[in-house]
Amino acid sequence: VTEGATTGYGYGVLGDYKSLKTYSANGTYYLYDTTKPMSGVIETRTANYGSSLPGSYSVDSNNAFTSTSQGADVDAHYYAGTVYDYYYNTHGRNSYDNNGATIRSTVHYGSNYNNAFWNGAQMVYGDGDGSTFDPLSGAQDVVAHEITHAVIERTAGLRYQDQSGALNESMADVFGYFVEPEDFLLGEDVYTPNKSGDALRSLSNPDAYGQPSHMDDYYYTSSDNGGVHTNSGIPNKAAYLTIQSIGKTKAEKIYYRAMSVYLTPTSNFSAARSALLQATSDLYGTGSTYNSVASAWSQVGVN
Ligand SMILES: Cc1cccc(C(=O)O)c1OC(=O)C1CC1
Ligand SMILES: [Ca+2]
Ligand SMILES: [Zn+2]
Repeated sequence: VTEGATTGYGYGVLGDYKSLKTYSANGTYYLYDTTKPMSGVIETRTANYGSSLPGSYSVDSNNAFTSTSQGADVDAHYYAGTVYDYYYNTHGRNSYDNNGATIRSTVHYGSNYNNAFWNGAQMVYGDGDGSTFDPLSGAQDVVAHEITHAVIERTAGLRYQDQSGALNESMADVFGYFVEPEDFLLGEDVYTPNKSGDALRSLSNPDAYGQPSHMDDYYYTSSDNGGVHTNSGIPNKAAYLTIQSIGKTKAEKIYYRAMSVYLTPTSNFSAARSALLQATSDLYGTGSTYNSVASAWSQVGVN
């Protein structure tokens, strides 16, 4: 019986055909990608609608992951690969730890679970309830958001509370855009499947989804770790303005350098402005690019 890397295929959450890097052993095919230049692998598992992790490997008998229930597995696996490629090709980062660590995802977590998260060791995706969310791994920007939480943990370590927590959320959203730059929306591909044109958040118009886009409207609350998913609108808007003025290619290098070199666990919005300006100066000097970054943060009331 052959054993080793194979190429299979499947249909994602939205019914789209995808080629998959799989592994064959004893006549079973696994969502287990050994083809990346990493010491680990990209592996996808299922919690089988329970809540014990990491769950069992996502497998198929004929390397065709085509059943409806396999869509979440297909997309978690495929998009983890694209996010790995983004960090490796664009920033020279080898997995979230920059040391080739295995990227593990578990799908079908819980029942009708409208959440996705990085638990400190792996990614976990709910199937959604079909009204608020489709299976959450069905959106590339969501997968990029979750893996970026892991990158942040290994770099800036932004504490998940108040302004540093909102920055953590914002960096995850901003790299969600950098990986999937087709729009400035977050989660639109899996959010409210029965309603078109909406999203979980917007980088260009945070206010459209109840987020502030200026310090004057900072939301002081004790819930959601001090409103980390709300106040992220302020740095998100600054990122949008930066991208619009200097372009994605320069912006993503500035953001990656700020995240990996200058930001710290207790960085607040003002420290983020400084970190991004320092990264800009390192990479592009203190001319028009630098002024554009400074202007973006002034426009959201952070100096
Ligand atoms: C859907 C969801 C619920 C709670 C936390 C997160 C979280 O990962 O912070 C979450 O995922 C996102 O925000 C991704 C970007 C759409
Ligand atoms: Ca998007
Ligand atoms: Zn998040």
